[in-house]
Amino acid sequence: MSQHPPPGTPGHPAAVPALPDLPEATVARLPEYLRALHNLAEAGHETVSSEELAVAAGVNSAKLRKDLSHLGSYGTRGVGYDVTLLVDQIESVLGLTQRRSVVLVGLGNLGHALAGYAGFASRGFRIAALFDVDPELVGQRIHGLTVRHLDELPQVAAEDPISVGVISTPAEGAQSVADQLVAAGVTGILNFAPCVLTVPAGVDVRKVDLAIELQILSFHQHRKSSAAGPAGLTALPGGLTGPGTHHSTDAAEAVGS
Ligand SMILES: NC(=O)c1ccc[n+]([C@@H]2O[C@H](COP(=O)([O-])OP(=O)(O)OC[C@H]3O[C@@H](n4cnc5c(N)ncnc54)[C@H](O)[C@@H]3O)[C@@H](O)[C@H]2O)c1
Repeated sequence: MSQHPPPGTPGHPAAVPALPDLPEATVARLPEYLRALHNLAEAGHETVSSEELAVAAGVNSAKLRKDLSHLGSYGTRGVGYDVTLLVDQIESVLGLTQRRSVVLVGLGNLGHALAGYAGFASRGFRIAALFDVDPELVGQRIHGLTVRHLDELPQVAAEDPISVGVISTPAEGAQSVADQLVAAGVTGILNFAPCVLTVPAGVDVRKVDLAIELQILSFHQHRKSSAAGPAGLTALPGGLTGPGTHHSTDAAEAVGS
């Protein structure tokens, strides 16, 4: 469990209301519910049944009801969940009622793509600054923001508390970048570099590695073909039931919290 510094320290400017202590797996599914609820709201739905929402979010409905019960949300029998109310509840629990600042460190191929990712803004995050150390890149404008030298991080963080630092540097530089983010008061790191970061207690690191996801899919394909052979994919050991088995795609792995 993470410890959090008192409000008012860098990265934690606002008062933090008491929150339910949710299972990590529930937390990982809440953004899926939120995405599905936003789509339902856009399509004009005012209420949704647990079954409909479960299908839209790609989870089973019993799990969904259990997850939402942790938020004190049980829906109304015969009516379902109020879409707007549930969006508000989930956004509140995820801390998305305030726009959070994100900085990107490492503006190479991946960093460029991330800097232009519209999903940050639409999901409650604002890219506040871009950092690199390459003199060729520093000073360039990318998607409307000027790339700054990483040495400017403390100054930027002092002016505009940073919620999350995204690391998209090569693995060799990632630990040093993480150390500098932590020193600047950042308590949430999203790490794309293929390495394990060491951070102090109270700092949450999520790791995203697409190669690991591919390797996991490879394992499932290998397992299916070795268990069922070319003839069919039913009745596999371990609960795999055939084509279309939906595995959690929790690409981000909690580390160091
Ligand atoms: N997680 C994933 O799914 C995934 C996918 C693709 C790439 N990656 C990883 O993302 C990272 C970036 O990949 P890329 O293809 O964009 O690399 P790249 O070489 O194009 O870009 C890396 C950038 O980081 C900068 N940099 C290096 N050291 C730095 C430091 N100490 N501080 C600040 N900036 C620094 C470089 O100047 C460069 O601009 C790599 O670690 C790569 O393995 C991860």
